[in-house]
Amino acid sequence: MRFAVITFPGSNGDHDALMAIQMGLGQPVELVWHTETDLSRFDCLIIPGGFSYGDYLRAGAIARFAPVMESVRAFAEAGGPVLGICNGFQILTEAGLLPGALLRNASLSFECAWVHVRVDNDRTPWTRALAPGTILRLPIAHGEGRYYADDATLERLEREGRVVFRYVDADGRVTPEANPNGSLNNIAGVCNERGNVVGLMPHPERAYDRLIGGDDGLRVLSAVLRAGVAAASRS
Ligand SMILES: NC(=O)CC[C@H](N)C(=O)O
Repeated sequence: MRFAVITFPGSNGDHDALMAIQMGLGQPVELVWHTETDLSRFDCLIIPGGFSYGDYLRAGAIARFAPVMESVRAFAEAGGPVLGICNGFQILTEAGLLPGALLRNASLSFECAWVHVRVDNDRTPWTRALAPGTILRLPIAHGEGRYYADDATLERLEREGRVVFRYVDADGRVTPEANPNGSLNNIAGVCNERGNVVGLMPHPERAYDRLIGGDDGLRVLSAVLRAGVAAASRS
């Protein structure tokens, strides 16, 4: 599968994603600058982490207006797999491609740690290979990761099973202690209605090899390879 990693001024996870796809998955991947608009040569998109436009106004609030975002929207609307990681998740919520918002962490501090998340939805291209209840150990690094949605949206997300990842303890229990940022319902990642667009705050691309602390992230990134047939039939 051909992967695109969309890069904005201030992205810092773009090369991590590039390495994870190249070294971890052995798949073709290109960095795509935010001014580009032609994404037709790609099968899936990764919006990486970082501080696009310095996180000015709000994280992701300026990047959503970048020229590439109209093409990202069209790609998503055509059913293509899109993964927003950390700042990428923030950009996708700002763009309205995912519901809710990412607020300042409850601690008001930048949180950098390894956490556990539980897969609660295996119907997305990014979790297809993972049984619900699978626990992954992934790193987080963010100051604005507290997932928020209004009551009606939250109720709908839960009812439709669109919470994809949830912060849990090592045994898979949803506890306040396992929640690193005060996210509602311990939400670490959600998907759109169709399930092809997923955003999460933890960094799967920074966990693609045991040499760098863990390889659970590869399980998320590689799941999309199973969606290859669907992508091929789309183009
Ligand atoms: N690692 C990142 O993507 C950082 C995300 C974001 N800029 C924040 O601090 O909340």
